[in-house]
Amino acid sequence: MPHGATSQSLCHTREPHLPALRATAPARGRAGEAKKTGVKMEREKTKKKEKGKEPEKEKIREKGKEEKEKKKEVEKEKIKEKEKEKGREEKSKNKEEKRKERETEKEKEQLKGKEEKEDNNILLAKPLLEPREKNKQILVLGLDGAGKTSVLHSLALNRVQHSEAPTQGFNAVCINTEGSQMEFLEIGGSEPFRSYWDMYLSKGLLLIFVVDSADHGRLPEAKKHLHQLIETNPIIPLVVFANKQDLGAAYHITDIHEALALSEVGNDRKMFLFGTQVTENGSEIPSAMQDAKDLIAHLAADMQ
Ligand SMILES: Nc1nc2c(ncn2[C@@H]2O[C@H](COP(=O)(O)OP(=O)(O)OP(=O)(O)O)[C@@H](O)[C@H]2O)c(=O)[nH]1
Ligand SMILES: [Mg+2]
Repeated sequence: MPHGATSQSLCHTREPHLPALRATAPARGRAGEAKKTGVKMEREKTKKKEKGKEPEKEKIREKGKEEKEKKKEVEKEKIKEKEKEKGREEKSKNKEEKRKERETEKEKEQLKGKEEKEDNNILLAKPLLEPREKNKQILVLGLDGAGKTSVLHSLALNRVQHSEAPTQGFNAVCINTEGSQMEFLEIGGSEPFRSYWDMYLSKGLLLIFVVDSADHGRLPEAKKHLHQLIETNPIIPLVVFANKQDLGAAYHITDIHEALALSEVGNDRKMFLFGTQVTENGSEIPSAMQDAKDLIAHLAADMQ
């Protein structure tokens, strides 16, 4: 049995005897002794009471501690709860911000779509094939299949580049030369597009007319169109490309000069004739084409 438990049981067994001791001491001689014994017993009693109170105090202290702990726990819980709340608030704030961002993006896209629609409407309102560029351009005209696109691409790249398909409408090409930029506009040579030739001639800086030197049968037709064009604009400089010189059947440039009646284009007009050829894709352009490009750059600069 543990030591503490034994002493505690002793305390309890003595307590019920105390009143009996006081009752059996009525004699005077013994009164002082009895008094002393009484005092002693009172002290003992107080001590015992004190001792009895100890566990109570202990309990109260424990309770106090527990309460403090509980309070701390509650405080901690509160702080955690607050932090969670804060987190939730921030999350919902972020969600809100993201939602707003998405809305702004949507609005932007809608606006863009609207603008594009409006743009398309403007384009549709114009003639179907009209190019957007309105600046002064170098016009490239001639019958279908003469080699306009092939020549233009080769001039732009300084490398031979055959066209892959007939031009349906317009073909605008920018060519950079030393210190300047030239804008070329080819209009398709097929029947439906020829009506646009006149319209653009008045806005052109100069005219490049391309003929297929080997297509003898169509040279008169080419001549007719060329003269109709230059009649409408008596001063526009003219550069003729006698193309496809690589072909065996090609007319020499003097024959082309004659077939196109170039002596009749007017004394006041600047006129030049070049024999050109677009041969193997990727090869260097012939020197005659390089010369033509330099001359065109000079003429265009003079006209601006
Ligand atoms: N052999 C040879 N073929 C050429 C030459 N130039 C162009 N061609 C070919 O001729 C055909 C017509 O050339 P394009 O450049 O499309 O002719 P275009 O004048 O632009 O024709 P449209 O756009 O229809 O008015 C293509 O198959 C070219 O590869 C050339 O100098 N020599
Ligand atoms: Mg073309």
